[in-house]
Amino acid sequence: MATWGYGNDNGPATWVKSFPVAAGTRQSPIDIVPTAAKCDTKLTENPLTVNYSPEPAMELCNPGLSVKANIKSKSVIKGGPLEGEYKLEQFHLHWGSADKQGSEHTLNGKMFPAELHLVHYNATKYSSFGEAVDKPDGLAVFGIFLKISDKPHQGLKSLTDVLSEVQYKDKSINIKQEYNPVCLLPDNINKYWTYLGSLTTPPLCESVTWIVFEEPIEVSEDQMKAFRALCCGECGSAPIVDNYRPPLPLGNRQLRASFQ
Ligand SMILES: NS(=O)(=O)c1ccc(NC(=S)OCCc2ccsc2)cc1
Ligand SMILES: [Zn+2]
Repeated sequence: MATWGYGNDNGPATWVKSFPVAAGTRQSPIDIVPTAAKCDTKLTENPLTVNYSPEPAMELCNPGLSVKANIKSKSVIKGGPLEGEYKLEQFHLHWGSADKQGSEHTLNGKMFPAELHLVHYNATKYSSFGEAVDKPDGLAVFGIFLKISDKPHQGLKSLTDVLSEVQYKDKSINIKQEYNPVCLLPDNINKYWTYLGSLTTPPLCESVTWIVFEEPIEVSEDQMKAFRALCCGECGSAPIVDNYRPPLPLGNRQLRASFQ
């Protein structure tokens, strides 16, 4: 069984063979066209609330197609488009081989150099991520665009400074200093777009309420280089780059905005 990836032989255009839902009606990512979004005051009446906690020894791993931090502490979100409380399970990123590409969601057709995903599951209705992953209201994922600036992102620096220790597939380390993922959020989390979508990698479950923030976070070119130095396999294997799925049609879905 050929495993899926982002190459010519196993990339996004081939996924439908093993995962037919790839041709579904609520797939992600999408191109975000702000003028096509409907401003919904219900989103502001019930503001999105983030209650993240410090993670004592956060596990950072290289599963081979991204870099992922697994969360054990009770970090939860609610409000906005969400009913009930969603618990942070993990976060990871998607990035390009160059700054002109890398994000999964696009903004008026524009790609950002990278996109950060904070993955939460509906802890009000389901007892674990695995139970929630294939339910229509199972997951909520924050999508945060990364843009290049001359200063490194301090919150990401604790991670990019140690990426060399998880350079190869299946390597993992624990971040010594306690880490609160709240440092990864943009300053203004009240301006976002939201729509019903899916996981952007197999199994592509149509279980995600997407919340994509308008404000990007700023990272340095050196931090991007650190991501691009991660390897898909063992020593000598190809670098992890361009691990993004291109946008899918919005179709009959409504894209809502929390702001005018
Ligand atoms: N890029 S994404 O945020 O949409 C995203 C998030 C999670 C996952 N998949 C995860 S964490 O589950 C994989 C393990 C699994 C698969 C079926 S049940 C559990 C894939 C994509
Ligand atoms: Zn992702």
